[in-house]
Amino acid sequence: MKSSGGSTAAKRRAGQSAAEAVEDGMVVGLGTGSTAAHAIRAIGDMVADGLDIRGVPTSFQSRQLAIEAGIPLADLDEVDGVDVAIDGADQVAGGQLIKGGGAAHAREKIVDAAADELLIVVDPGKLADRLDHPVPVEVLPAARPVATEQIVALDGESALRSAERKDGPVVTDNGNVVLDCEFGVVEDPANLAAELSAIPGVVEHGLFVDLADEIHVGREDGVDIRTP
Ligand SMILES: O=C(CO)[C@H](O)[C@H](O)COP(=O)(O)O
Repeated sequence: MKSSGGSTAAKRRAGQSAAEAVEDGMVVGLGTGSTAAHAIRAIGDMVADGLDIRGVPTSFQSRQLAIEAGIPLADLDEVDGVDVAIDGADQVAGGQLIKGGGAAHAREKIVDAAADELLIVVDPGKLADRLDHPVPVEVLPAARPVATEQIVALDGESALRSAERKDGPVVTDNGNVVLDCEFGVVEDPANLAAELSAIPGVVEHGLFVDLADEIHVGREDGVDIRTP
């Protein structure tokens, strides 16, 4: 699994803290990444203890982890709703997020937005005063040249995300490619989110605006729960 730095203990504390919000009978959105994985394992332990919980995965990775953890799975069209989603982030400023370090942000956004409550789990290294992390943008492969041009028109610089153990680009779970887009400090996340969404061929971008309900920040020795 991709790791983003940050101590395992801090990530585990964050994941376990968010999993405490899960109750018997709930449908839970299962986020992607090394921090959300700790929540998935904790929810697996709750299922093993006899709680009736169903998980809606956000990626191939979270689905596999949930299967290993013994969590019964469902798709969004098989449930009445999602009670709570637990997901990681690459950067958090106030309640605004940049996600997509694992190229899973399209499905993550669908499931996270469907949830009554979205709990974000991070280590302290993810916290910032303002968003300035590159924004991942998933695009249809055929749209890459047009999207690249339009991102330049937004004063951004984009780089096609390359695979590490394969020649060529990262291909998402949806069969698309990812442009990592540098915009410097994102002064107005809602405006940039709207501009990126308007580019033809953009499937989804990693700006998650006004979606998070709680940020669980794990430390070596405890957890801070922040409400944006
Ligand atoms: O958005 C994501 C995947 O697309 C992840 O949630 C994000 O990259 C954080 O991952 P990690 O907890 O491993 O740092």
